[in-house]
Amino acid sequence: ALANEEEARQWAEEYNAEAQVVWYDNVVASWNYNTNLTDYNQDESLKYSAIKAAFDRESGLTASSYDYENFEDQLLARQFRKIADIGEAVLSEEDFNRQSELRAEMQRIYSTAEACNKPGDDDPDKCYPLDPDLEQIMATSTDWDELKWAWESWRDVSGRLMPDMYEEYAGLLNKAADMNGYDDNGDYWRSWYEMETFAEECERIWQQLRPLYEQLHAYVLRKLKEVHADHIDEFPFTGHIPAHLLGNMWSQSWGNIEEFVRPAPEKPGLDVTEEMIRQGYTPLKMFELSEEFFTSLGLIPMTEKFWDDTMMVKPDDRDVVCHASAWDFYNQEDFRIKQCTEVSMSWLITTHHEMGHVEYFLQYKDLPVQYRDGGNPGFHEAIGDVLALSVSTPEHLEEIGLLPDFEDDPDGDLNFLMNQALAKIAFIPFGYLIDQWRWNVFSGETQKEDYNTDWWEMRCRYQGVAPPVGRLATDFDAGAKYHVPANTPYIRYFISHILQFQFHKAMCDAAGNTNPLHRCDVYRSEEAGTAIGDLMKLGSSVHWEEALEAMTGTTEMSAEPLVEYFGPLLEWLEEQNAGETIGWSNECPEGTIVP
Ligand SMILES: O=C(CCC(O)(O)[C@H](Cc1ccccc1)NC(=O)c1ccccc1)N[C@@H](Cc1ccccc1)C(=O)O
Ligand SMILES: [Zn+2]
Repeated sequence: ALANEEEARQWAEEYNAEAQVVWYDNVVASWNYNTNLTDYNQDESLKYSAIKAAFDRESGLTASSYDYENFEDQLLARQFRKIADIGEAVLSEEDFNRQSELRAEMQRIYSTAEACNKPGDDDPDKCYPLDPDLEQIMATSTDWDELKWAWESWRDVSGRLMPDMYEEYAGLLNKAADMNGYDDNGDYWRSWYEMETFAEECERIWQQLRPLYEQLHAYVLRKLKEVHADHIDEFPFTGHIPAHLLGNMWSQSWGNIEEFVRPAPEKPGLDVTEEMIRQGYTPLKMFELSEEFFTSLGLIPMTEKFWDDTMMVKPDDRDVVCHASAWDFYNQEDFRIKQCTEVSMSWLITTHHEMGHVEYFLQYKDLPVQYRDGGNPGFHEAIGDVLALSVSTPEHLEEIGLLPDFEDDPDGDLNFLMNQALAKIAFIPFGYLIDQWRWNVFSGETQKEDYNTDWWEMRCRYQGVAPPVGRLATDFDAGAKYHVPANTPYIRYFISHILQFQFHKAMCDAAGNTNPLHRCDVYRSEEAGTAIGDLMKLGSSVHWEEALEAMTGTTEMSAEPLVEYFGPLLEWLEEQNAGETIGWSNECPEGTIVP
């Protein structure tokens, strides 16, 4: 085995040099399409992704020709295992191009869809895109019918057009997974977490956090019935919250209804959007503020090219994919973010989220290309959010001048915790259900005729929300969420919402924090920076449990730090909910799916 191990090591070096070039060309073509959705750019993007697939397929075959499982050098074996894991590139050129084309088409539908015929508009042909118009309505309107129009129209112009394409697309993903030796594409996606019991782990964590979510849901439902008293008879008696009332197009984070559920309503809230606008914040200022937090921990600043090439705002002269993303060009110097930034607190948080991806790119940029990835996908999603936990504290917002009149008393503390819970606790069931549904599609448990019925069954059961208007079995409401047409897995965000509190606790301990966990701000702590930086430097070169243990002392994902963080709020919610009904029926209310 030794002889060809040396040969293998040589080949891996050549592979790595070549991969950087082939992958770079592919990312450039993909960037050009995402930032200018033209037919030409779509063709170019498909061309270069086919070239990359041919290279990956060829490399995968060569890697598999070595008996790498029996290598002495386990690191080299891991490298070969990753080179051999080529995903859709295993498909024939025809099948590969077909799945690329389907995905690009669904992405274009999603990214260019507009809702028209808004009630009250004198011009019925006036149309509104998701970013920023429909999202803005969902975030700020309290008009039941306006919210219902935005919620329903978005699904009609996006997901409704996709079910046939998605069925064909999922079939090709499964074909590739099968050719690579997996049961189905869900099995392939779960394999990235390198643990036999991953699905069971997720269920265990969900069951542990469900009581916290139920308490928040009960309180928010009661408050929404007050706000929308004029539509009280449209609240289903099954205990579900009408999905269009939660301040977000997908009911996935509830921060925009903070003012209606604030524990001490007479005290200031923690959403600093107005103050940001009053102080003339710009998207560039938001990016610079975020970078300064990273460098205050001793982490790596953004590169020159990053500032030149990042797309910070929605262009007004072309169609783009607005959904935020961070881009590694795999040439060790070109890193970008693409987002349609608006000036708001939630966009300040998103900017930290995206910059967390870029910091990870910078920390692992000198590793072999197949190690330039998160320890597991949840790691990559957690980095920016961890730093944002510090930035969101009253201490920090005061320090950067965005919270002039905060009174640090028990009321202020609860108002802060509620604001955090509306982002973090509200998200948990949503983060869990998306891939529960997709894993069922890939396994065949959910067939096309049941796509929408099963989607709502899960939305009702896990999230306790119901549609404000009947949905057709032939609708495809899953397609109205970016990650489904974009084929971006989602359980990573559920995992991130657990890990980010474990990382936060470890960084706070490293920084010598003595505050309660939810009031810890690691700003300017080099020790905290070293803790998270060392984790990122590993990329995906070691099993994530090893990286987690090095930083936190445990190999286990644990909801403990999250529960500790929200402890005081849970107590308060239980008091507020004493004697009230908690929870909702597992089945959807009558009329959820209409013929
Ligand atoms: O989708 C995102 C942020 C976009 C992203 O940064 O996760 C982006 C998604 C994406 C876009 C295009 C192709 C692939 C993935 N992910 C990245 O840019 C990314 C991820 C890993 C490595 C490199 C880049 N957040 C999710 C979930 C979320 C996250 C955090 C807080 C709230 C909600 C959402 O909005 O529903
Ligand atoms: Zn992300």
